[in-house]
Amino acid sequence: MQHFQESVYKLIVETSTNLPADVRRAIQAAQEREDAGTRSAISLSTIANNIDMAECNVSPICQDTGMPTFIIHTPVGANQIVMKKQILEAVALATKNSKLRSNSVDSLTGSNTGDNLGPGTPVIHFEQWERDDIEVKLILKGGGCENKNIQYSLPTELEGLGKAGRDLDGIRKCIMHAVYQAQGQGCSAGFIGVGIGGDRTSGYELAKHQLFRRVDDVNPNEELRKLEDYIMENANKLGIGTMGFGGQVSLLGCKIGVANRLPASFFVSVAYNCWAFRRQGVLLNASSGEIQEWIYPSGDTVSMKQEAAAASEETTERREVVLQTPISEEQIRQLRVGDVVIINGPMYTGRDALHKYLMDHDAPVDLNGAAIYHCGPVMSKDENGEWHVRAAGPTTSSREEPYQGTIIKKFGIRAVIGKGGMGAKTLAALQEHGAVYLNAIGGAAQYYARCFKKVNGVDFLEFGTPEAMWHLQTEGFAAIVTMDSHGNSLHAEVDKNSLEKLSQFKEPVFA
Ligand SMILES: O=C(O)C[C@H](O)C(=O)O
Ligand code: SF4
Repeated sequence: MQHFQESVYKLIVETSTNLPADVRRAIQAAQEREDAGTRSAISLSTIANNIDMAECNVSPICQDTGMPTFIIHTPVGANQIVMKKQILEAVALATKNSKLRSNSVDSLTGSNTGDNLGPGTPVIHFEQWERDDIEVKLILKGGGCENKNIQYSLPTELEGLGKAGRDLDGIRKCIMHAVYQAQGQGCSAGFIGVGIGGDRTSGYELAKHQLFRRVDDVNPNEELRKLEDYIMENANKLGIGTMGFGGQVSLLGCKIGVANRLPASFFVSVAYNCWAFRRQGVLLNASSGEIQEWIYPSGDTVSMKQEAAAASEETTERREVVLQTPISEEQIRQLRVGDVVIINGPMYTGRDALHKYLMDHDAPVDLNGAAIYHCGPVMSKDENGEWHVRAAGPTTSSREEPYQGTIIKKFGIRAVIGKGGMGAKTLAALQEHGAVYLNAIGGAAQYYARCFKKVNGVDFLEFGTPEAMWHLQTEGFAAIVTMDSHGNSLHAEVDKNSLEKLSQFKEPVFA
């Protein structure tokens, strides 16, 4: 097993940096279906561009490289203890080489282990099989989409859909609701894995396992095949669109599995995966550990380039406003939902730990007129001690909702950049103070990383790399105004419209 560790390392790098062909095709199909020139179409072309950049730079597609989850099948008698040790070493090395973000955080102290190792991370499942080779599958599912997973206990009452009973039609309603409730926050359009039955734990596990199926496979269970087809057709009528901007495509894949349940329990568990659907696998020679075969067809065979170019030609009519930080109130008041903003000048990252801190402390820098970016980047330090941004897309902003309004007013912030939108409290603060919320394209970590020309400094590195406050010299950072200083929120509008559409699916279909 001389090459096992090296093979696992290759698997991690490939999974993090190169989306497989089946996922790419699903995104291309979405590009073809989306109305040209719309916000969703523009976002899809940015996503396509980002996929190519990640492959070309051999860098993370999205900065959140997720919870590394390995599913391994071994021949009887293979030494799982040695394999586990080598997997941990490969994970630590991939983290050191900026292929994975340091994502393992002590739940009680908040400290980041820095190497992705710690109690419960990474997740490794072993199973034996009666074959001679070893199969290692890996999924890197990020935290934002993980937060949109949902588990239903039937019978239940669902917003927009009414009663969901303990039958196929109740299951149908749960899945439709699962797509609706995710809105754009899990970086739609997403892929869902559904587990029917089991208990709370095994139901979610079954759901996650469905994500290992190929996007283009066909469910051998006829009833489930019909349900999958129904969901693919109808969830795409909800109008959520890419990043929740409104549009034709809200779901890229739906895979449903079933397990037995207890008489008293009936769970429907849904694992929501963002468009950055990073999973790969390898078959290894059991004596050498060398890679014999990749399980999912490589992304190299499906270039995203052409589509990206075609869609971006349509972008010209949109109003584009260039802003230099610090930004004035007057400039902000001129912006309206739908405008594209290009930001130049210093920008600061800040997410959960920083927002909590700023509630009752001073800021280490003057934030008057500043742009705060909800982002936990992948960073690396060169031999001269200089920091470089390796991947830097936005994180889900709604987590900062309890703090954001207060912080905007306390420090005079003019632009908050993130993804998925924020709530009523922030919207009121934007209006009162004169600030905007800008939605960047979730997962487009390579696309945004290139806008950060220099790292001017860092505060609170003790919070861990993702949570630190990075001072970034920025050039040409493009984002869309989705909440303006006049009380308008695209997110509230899309949510309302999609709930109306959801209620059209109230009547029984699978009676
Ligand atoms: O943690 C992150 O950087 C992003 C996260 O996956 C999210 O979607 O909010
Ligand atoms: S930021 Fe978006 S694309 Fe990245 S892991 Fe989170 S949900 Fe997925």
